[in-house]
Amino acid sequence: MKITVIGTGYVGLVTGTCLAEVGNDVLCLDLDPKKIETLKAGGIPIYEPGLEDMVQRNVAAGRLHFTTDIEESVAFGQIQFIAVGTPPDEDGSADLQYVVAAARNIGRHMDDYKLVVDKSTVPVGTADKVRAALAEELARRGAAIEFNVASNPEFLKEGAAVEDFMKPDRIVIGTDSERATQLLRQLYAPFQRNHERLRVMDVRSAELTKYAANAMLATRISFMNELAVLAEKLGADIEQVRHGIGSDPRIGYDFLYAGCGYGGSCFPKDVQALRRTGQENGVPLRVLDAVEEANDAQKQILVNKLVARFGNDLEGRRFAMWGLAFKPNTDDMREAPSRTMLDALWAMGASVSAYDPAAMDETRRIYGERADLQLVDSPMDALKGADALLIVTEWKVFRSPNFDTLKSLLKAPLIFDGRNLYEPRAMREMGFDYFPIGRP
Ligand SMILES: NC(=O)c1ccc[n+]([C@@H]2O[C@H](COP(=O)([O-])OP(=O)(O)OC[C@H]3O[C@@H](n4cnc5c(N)ncnc54)[C@H](O)[C@@H]3O)[C@@H](O)[C@H]2O)c1
Ligand SMILES: O=c1ccn([C@@H]2O[C@H](COP(=O)(O)OP(=O)(O)O[C@H]3O[C@H](CO)[C@@H](O)[C@H](O)[C@H]3O)[C@@H](O)[C@H]2O)c(=O)[nH]1
Repeated sequence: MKITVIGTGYVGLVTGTCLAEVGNDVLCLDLDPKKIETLKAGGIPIYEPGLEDMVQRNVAAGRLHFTTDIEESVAFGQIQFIAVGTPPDEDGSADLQYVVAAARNIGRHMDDYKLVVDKSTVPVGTADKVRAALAEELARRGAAIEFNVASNPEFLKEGAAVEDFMKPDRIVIGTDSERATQLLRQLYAPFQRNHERLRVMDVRSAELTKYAANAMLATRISFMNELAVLAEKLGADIEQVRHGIGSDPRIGYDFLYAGCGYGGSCFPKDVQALRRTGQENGVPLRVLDAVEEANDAQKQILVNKLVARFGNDLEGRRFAMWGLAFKPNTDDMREAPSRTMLDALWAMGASVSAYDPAAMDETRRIYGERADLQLVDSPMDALKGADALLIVTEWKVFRSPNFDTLKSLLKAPLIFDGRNLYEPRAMREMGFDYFPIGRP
């Protein structure tokens, strides 16, 4: 099939590439000429395991193309995926300007049937807005051309995006059109594996499903984070509790890890947007108010522990930070807990030496050169002469360090671990002062 994907960010690029991988002809459009140049030159503008090889393979096979030319992109695909950003507006609602602009571009240039698919995360009612924008552009041209709009939210996780797209748990399709359903059934047939993954529903339910999924996951995390704080006070171990409750199939083991807060480009923004939708409809989502409040507090937790130890005048102190990305296997730092911690440490006069396997360039882009931030080339380099180590992201490379070296490099054997990477007892036996989350 011939597919156009509008927006080549995490979602657009993964969608386009994976659809090409199963044999479709795909054209990816982005308005950012730098991204398209990079892609045309065989590189990818983001860090995502397995993606670069797949892009190169499909470009070489002639199935995957990139452009900044809107007219060309509209003409290309019968199916047009909208995968542009939907960042939070000032009031927390999703800013739909990019989605609507993409829809208008289609309406301006289409000259045969198009199925327009919202893949971006968008509030309930957005498909109606996309339909209206398209219809308006067609009316302006005096053109009567058939089109359908469907919702197909994306559930991939950064760092595992290719795997998630190729082997989805479910594929949600929201549409009231038989033609759209048939086209999307055909398109997604290669991703079904051993049983039916497609959930076809009405558009509004599909739009809400995406927010419901992210809000549910964020709720689990905030709940575990609050329990972890309580466990610490009670002398209980949140890791034992996690095993204890996860064995109940109604609860399950996944996504129950207490830590230093959730970040990323999705949970914070989507929880906010869903709360906003609730407010606009006179339905306060009190649980989500608490989820967000708990997460804001949790992002401060390592700094609070550090202040309890050193006081809040950190002038002249230096701390090592392992991990800057909001989670492992990505260079994404949007809403990353590391950023909250850096700001707090700097505000108290401390400096930081930091290492992340993928997010160093992104850190440089965000903070530029500053005297109170040293970006170093290895985990051990961050430790030299530091007052303590803060572990913020659970990259594999941090899981089994040489603890003797670690201890010899730090000023004192002190670790604040926001991701519970080590066994407290073993750490104590090795002579560390070790502060995990929710563990004795
Ligand atoms: N990142 C994720 O893990 C993830 C997962 C599921 C869903 N989502 C949702 O998918 C959407 C996209 O997220 P992302 O992380 O890929 O965003 P992103 O910011 O990485 O990429 C969006 C891209 O769209 C381009 N763009 C904007 N307007 C355009 C237009 N009119 N025409 C062509 N290109 C245009 C931008 O230049 C940018 O490259 C969001 O709604 C997000 O919530 C993201
Ligand atoms: O038990 C857990 C699991 C995750 N996290 C944190 O939660 C955040 C989000 O993690 P994750 O969900 O793995 O990353 P995202 O790439 O943001 O993916 C989420 O957001 C995407 C965008 O909407 C959705 O498509 C995915 O299904 C959804 O998992 C990160 O900061 C993690 O450190 C925890 O603290 N504890």
